[in-house]
Amino acid sequence: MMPIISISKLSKTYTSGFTALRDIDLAIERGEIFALLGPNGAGKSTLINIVCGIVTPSSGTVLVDGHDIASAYRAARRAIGLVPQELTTDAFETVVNTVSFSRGLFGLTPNPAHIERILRALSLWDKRNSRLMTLSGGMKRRVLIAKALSHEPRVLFLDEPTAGVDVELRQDMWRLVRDLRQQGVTVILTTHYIEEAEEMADRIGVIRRGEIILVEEKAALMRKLGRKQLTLHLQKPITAVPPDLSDYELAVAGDGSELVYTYDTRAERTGITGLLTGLAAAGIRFNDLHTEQSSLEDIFVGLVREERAQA
Ligand SMILES: Nc1ncnc2c1ncn2[C@@H]1O[C@H](COP(=O)(O)OP(=O)(O)OP(=O)(O)O)[C@@H](O)[C@H]1O
Repeated sequence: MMPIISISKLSKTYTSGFTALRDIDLAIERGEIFALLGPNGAGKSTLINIVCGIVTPSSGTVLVDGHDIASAYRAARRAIGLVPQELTTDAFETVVNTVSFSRGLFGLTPNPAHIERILRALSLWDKRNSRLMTLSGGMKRRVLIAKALSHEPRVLFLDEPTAGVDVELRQDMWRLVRDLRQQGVTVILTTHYIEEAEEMADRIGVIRRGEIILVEEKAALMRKLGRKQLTLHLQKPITAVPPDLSDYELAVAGDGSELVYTYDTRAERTGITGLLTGLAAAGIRFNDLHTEQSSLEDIFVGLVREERAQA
């Protein structure tokens, strides 16, 4: 089947002369949840804005559900729901009117039953007659999603959906995204958070300095990313890892004052309990400990190094 979004040879150089995207090729499959990961300024918003017709590409083509965003803009745009990061609509308007109005913008006839379904799914039904200005930040976010879904899009773009939201809303969002996929909607989300991609995505694309450096099934990528380090600050320095603990991935650091254990957060057992018991048996005591997980930035560096090594 044809991908729901086909991006080929897409580049964007802003009028400032800055090239935000270089030669992007990407196919998004129907019904998948695709997470686009990347650090600040990597080009995520530029890419989404081009697909949604907000930014004009310098070169390349984008097809949305078979419609070219340049020559068949309206049809392409109608297939897309975009959830921006901020609400910019009339603060005095009510929830239900705002959402219904969004649908009207796409030239569709009113469908109160559909609007009700969305508002209920987003726990907004009780607030349907509230004015936007009276809503909490979390509720406003829900309104943004409701607006984006008002015209029954085939593809939903979520730009940083859970940046700065509380745990409850985050989980509601994740649930909603899964429900949407069940209904056949393709979801593309951008995020800085590995956890979010891990929780939701079927596939993950990593963008860095305007280039897609990797697209992979989540499971495969997570195996690479799921490493974490536990550092123990020892009471007395050691010179080597005790032989009894050689089964653990341990390294001596900090001139012998630290012991660093690397483990897989996704493994059934992290081995930490056994390690601590083993340390006690070996008479090694510690007065402090901390854990560290690679940041996205570190992972990028790792990935890029790996790519270079393979080249
Ligand atoms: N209108 C513009 N003119 C010039 N440069 C721009 C413009 N918009 C964005 N850029 C630059 O393009 C690069 C990519 O920006 P973009 O917003 O796409 O990144 P992003 O990955 O979405 O980042 P963030 O996570 O911070 O939103 C950045 O360096 C940004 O400064």
